[in-house]
Amino acid sequence: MSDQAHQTAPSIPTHTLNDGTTLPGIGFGTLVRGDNKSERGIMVRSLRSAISRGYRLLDTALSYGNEAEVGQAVRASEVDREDLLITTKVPGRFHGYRGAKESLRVSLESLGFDYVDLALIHWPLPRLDLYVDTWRALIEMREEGLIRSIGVSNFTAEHLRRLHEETGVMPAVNQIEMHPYFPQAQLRAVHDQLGIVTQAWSPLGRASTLREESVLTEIADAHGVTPGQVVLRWHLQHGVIPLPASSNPQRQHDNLSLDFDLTGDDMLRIDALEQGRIWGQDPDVHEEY
Ligand SMILES: NC(=O)C1=CN([C@@H]2O[C@H](COP(=O)(O)OP(=O)(O)OC[C@H]3O[C@@H](n4cnc5c(N)ncnc54)[C@H](OP(=O)(O)O)[C@@H]3O)[C@@H](O)[C@H]2O)C=CC1
Ligand SMILES: O=C(O)C(=O)[C@@H](O)[C@H](O)C(=O)CO
Repeated sequence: MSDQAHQTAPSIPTHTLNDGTTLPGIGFGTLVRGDNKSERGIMVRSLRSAISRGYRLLDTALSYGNEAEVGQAVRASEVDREDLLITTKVPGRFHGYRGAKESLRVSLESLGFDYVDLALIHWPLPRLDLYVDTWRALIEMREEGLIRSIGVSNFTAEHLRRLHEETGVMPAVNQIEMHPYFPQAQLRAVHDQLGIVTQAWSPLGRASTLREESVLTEIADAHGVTPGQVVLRWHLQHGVIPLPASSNPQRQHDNLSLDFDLTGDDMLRIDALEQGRIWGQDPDVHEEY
C-alpha cells in the first residue's frame, strides 16, 4: 500500500471503524438510474474519472448491476487496487446464511477481485426475518478474508441492537438516507453510542429541488462555493461519510473540494430544512430484492 493509501483530498477526514480499519470521509456513489442508465463504456469512463479526481471509496451493490464495470475501471485506473476501497451490498433476494455467501461469491466474480473492503446488508427486510442469519454469514466471510469490514444499510436502532445481541458483533457502518431534508439526528446519535460510522446515501437529494433552497444558496454565496458543496460539507461536519454520485468530471471534482468551514449558525439553518424521507422508503416496511 502506498503512502497516499486511501487519501482522498487533504480537507477530507479519515474514519476509523470499530474493527480498526479506516475509510475516507467521502465516497463515490455508482448507482445510475432508469433513463440515465449509461452504456457500459460510459460508466467505466465515469468511474475512472472519479478515481483520477481523488475518490478512493467506491460504493456499489449487487443490485446495481455494475460490479463488472467497477472492477474494470479499477483495473484500468492509475491507482493500485489496495489503495482503493470497494463496498458492495447483499440484496433482499440473497438474504439468509447460504444466500449471503452466494451473493458475495457473485459480487467477487463480477468485480474480478478476491476480496471487498466493505460488505453491507442492503436492506433489513424485517418481514423475512433473515437479516441475523445474513449477518452470521458476513461475520464468517470476514474471518475468511473475503471481506475486510462488515456493515449494514437502512437498519434502524432496533435492527442494529438485535444483530449485536444475537451475534456479539456490531456493524462497523450503517449506510442510510441522509440529506438536509432528512438529517437523521436520532439515528446518528444511536450510531455514536454504538460506535457505528454513518454513511449517507443520496446526500445531494438526487438533484431534487434541495439545491435551490434559499438557505443553501445564501450560505453557498457567503462561502464562494456551490449549494452542492455546502450540503456535502454539512455531512462532513456532522461526522458522516457522504456518497455523492456524478457522471460529470467537474462536479466530481467540486464534490471533493470542501476546504471551507460552515459556521454553527450555518449548520443549524441547514438542519432546520428537515422534512423527512424524500422517497418514503421506511426500512421497517420497504422491500427490494
Ligand atoms: N444503500 C442504499 O439503500 C442506497 C445507496 N445509494 C448510494 O448513494 C449514492 C448516491 O445517491 P444518489 O441517489 O445517486 O443521489 P445523489 O444525492 O448523490 O445525487 C446524484 C445526482 O446529483 C447530481 N449532482 C452530483 N453532484 C452535484 C453537484 N455538485 N451539483 C449539482 N448536481 C450534482 C448528479 O448529476 P450529474 O451526474 O449530472 O452530476 C446526480 O443526478 C448512489 O450512487 C449509491 O451508491 C443510493 C440510494 C440508496
Ligand atoms: O440505490 C440503492 O442502493 C437502493 O436501495 C435503491 O433501490 C434506491 O432505494 C432506489 O433507487 C429507489 O428508487
